[in-house]
Amino acid sequence: FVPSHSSYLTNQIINNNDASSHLTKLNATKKKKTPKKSSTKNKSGGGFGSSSPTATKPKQKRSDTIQYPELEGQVRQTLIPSPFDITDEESATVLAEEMYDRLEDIYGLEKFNFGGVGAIYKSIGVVTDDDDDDDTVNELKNEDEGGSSLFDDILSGGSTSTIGGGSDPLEELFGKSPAPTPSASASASTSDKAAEAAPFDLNSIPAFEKFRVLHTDPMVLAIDDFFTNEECDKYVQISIDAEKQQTNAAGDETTQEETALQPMLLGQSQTVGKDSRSKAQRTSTTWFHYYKGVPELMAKASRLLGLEGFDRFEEPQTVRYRRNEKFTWHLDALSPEEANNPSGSGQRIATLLVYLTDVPAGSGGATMFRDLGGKDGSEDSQPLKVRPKKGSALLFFPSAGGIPGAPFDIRTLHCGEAVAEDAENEKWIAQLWLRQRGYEPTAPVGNSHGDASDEIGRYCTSQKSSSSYMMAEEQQEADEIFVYMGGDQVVPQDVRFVRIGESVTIIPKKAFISRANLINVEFHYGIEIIEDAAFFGCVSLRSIKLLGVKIIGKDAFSNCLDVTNAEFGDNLETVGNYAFEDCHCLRTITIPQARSIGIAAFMSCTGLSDIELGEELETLQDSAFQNCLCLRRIAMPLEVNMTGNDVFYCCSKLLRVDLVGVIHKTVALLHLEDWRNEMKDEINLINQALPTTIVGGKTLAVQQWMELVTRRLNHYKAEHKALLKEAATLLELALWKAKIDEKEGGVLQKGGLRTAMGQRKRERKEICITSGASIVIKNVLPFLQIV
Ligand SMILES: O=C(O)CCC(=O)C(=O)O
Ligand SMILES: [Fe+2]
Repeated sequence: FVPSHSSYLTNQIINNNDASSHLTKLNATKKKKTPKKSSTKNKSGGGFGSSSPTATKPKQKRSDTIQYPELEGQVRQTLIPSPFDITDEESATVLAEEMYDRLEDIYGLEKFNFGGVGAIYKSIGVVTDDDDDDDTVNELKNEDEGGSSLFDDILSGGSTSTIGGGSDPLEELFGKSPAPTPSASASASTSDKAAEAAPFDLNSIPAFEKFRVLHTDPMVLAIDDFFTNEECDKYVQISIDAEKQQTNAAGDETTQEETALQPMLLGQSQTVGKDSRSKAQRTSTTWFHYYKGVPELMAKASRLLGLEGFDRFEEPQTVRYRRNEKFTWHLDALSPEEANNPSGSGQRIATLLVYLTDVPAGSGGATMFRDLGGKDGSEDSQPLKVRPKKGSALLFFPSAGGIPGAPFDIRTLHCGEAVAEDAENEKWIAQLWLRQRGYEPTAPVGNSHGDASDEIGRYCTSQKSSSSYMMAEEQQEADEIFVYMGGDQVVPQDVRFVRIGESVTIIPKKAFISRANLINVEFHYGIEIIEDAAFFGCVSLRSIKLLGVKIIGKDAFSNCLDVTNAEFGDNLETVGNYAFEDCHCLRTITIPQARSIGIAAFMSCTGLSDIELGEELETLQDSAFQNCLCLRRIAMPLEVNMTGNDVFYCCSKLLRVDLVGVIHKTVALLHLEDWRNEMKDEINLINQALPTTIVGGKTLAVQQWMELVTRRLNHYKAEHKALLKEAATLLELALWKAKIDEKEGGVLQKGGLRTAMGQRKRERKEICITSGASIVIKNVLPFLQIV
């Protein structure tokens, strides 16, 4: 028996070395037929990796690697460099909202890590389900309409593809069924809902928090501390034990008990052949495990991806790379024949790989993505290399994205780099693939998802009691809450829960500075001032509710790395310099009565996506929102010279500015429709310009736009005033004239034309007064003025 995971692409396209680019080939009018013979099954299940004995001998760059065709320029243009230094452990952080959007929209994982930090802000009501969620989605969709999103192709199923030739050549090569689209995966998951319902609570597993975004499109994520050291060691050990037993098993009688969970050894290549073809194959060793034997992996993988069950996962694997062993360039996605088989499980949606050992820099063994990372794919660019770090997981998506209509994402071409001869450790990984629909395992004999439920349930229950989040909550009841009475009272260094005494109206300078264990503070409405650095560096603080506060001092909450939700009331007028700098988890802020936002007040709040300020705002000081990498929208009033320098510096995602305050009323009151329409266009201009404004230019763009809108509005206000003045003068005259007509008509009848001129003048003046005409301008005109 051999599980079937074919290697279609490698044989038919990727390994076909006579094509300088497979894309060029797709677009060529005269397509050269590639050999159809391809069905060497990839024993270890690693997608399109192994080279077929029938495949043409590939060109070699070095003797032991297959040279793959270059990515075509147009595809290369869609590649973007890795935004984070992957070796920088400091950059481990919560996933930004935008990443969740992408996971949901592109990869169909709408509950990704649900219940974790990413979802906390939803559950605490920052955006509730029945709130403005839909509006936000629609708004974002509308916003994207004009913009040039890298994901348009993917989301639209390829209709906006820039790649010549459309989808026909692709269809010809890959069949009609497209790569899993969000809707495809959504319907798959709906039909699988019942099957997925599971008798265990995956949410009792603590949420994963240490995400590193290694690449954004296609998305490649690392999740640190996914496995504990013990879990890593255990998985290595059960594989080694199985190997020992199986190699000794020749005559040995092993008991039913012993073999029940024993993984199945597969795909070992004991010797690396001398020819380049065998060198180019997978030389590592793979074990297929019973789901039941690896409950930690199944439960954590399901939890991470937000699944309700685990029946879409293929057989879990462990892979061992001894020194000099490797797995060469390949794609994990399946061949169209296999993926499109209606009775099968569909395409591989996600690859999850957990490093079970450390392989330090310089010792090889990295997972390498040939076409990701580096600088715009130029010659000297380095591919994205993920160094095995014990317990860290690597997650990527082999099939959604890339070339529209293709059943795989060509850009996820990757390899397991050879482990160095002198490496200190061997490389071990655990690996799992998620399919579109429920999967029928075929190895080891008798493996089944259903059999693993109890084991996974037990694992989940064990996690419940050790979940740090739960513990924190239970602990809170047990802990004595520290009541802070203000003044000189010293706050214990290890304080976790605080209530602010009722008499306290000011939290003094540095009162809680660097209280790293502080999780929660109960503020009350009477607190008016938070002084400088009062909560600086309270890295565990999760939310703050400052409903009565008027002034927040300098550095007050700076470096509160965990604060996800901050609520402010109507009294808050002044936010001091650096007050919330580096609060990476903050998602949205609303300060309705703010007058002044200080220098760098929200600088590097990298998760902040939406800011709502009110019409009282007078100053947004320098760098106020600098480096808010996820900021998409701000609502603020129109005020020339209000914004300082670099307010939106590096806010590359800022797409929308909504003006608040009287401006809309003013525009609505303008006399002529043309003026009103022109003003509306002028106001909208910023939202057309921002998506294409260079990152460093957003502050200036907003400033100049405000000046322009103000100038144009002042112009129309002046026109409006002139028009009204003219109208009032005419009205005055009309009233006067009507009265004269009425009076003089009578006089004429009596006295005829002999009325003396002097007398007539006097009478007319009198009529002017009695008709009230003279008071029209004075009283009516101001009443008609606009603000
Ligand atoms: O070992 C690695 O780093 C990658 C393994 C892999 O890509 C595979 O087995 O499909
Ligand atoms: Fe792979």
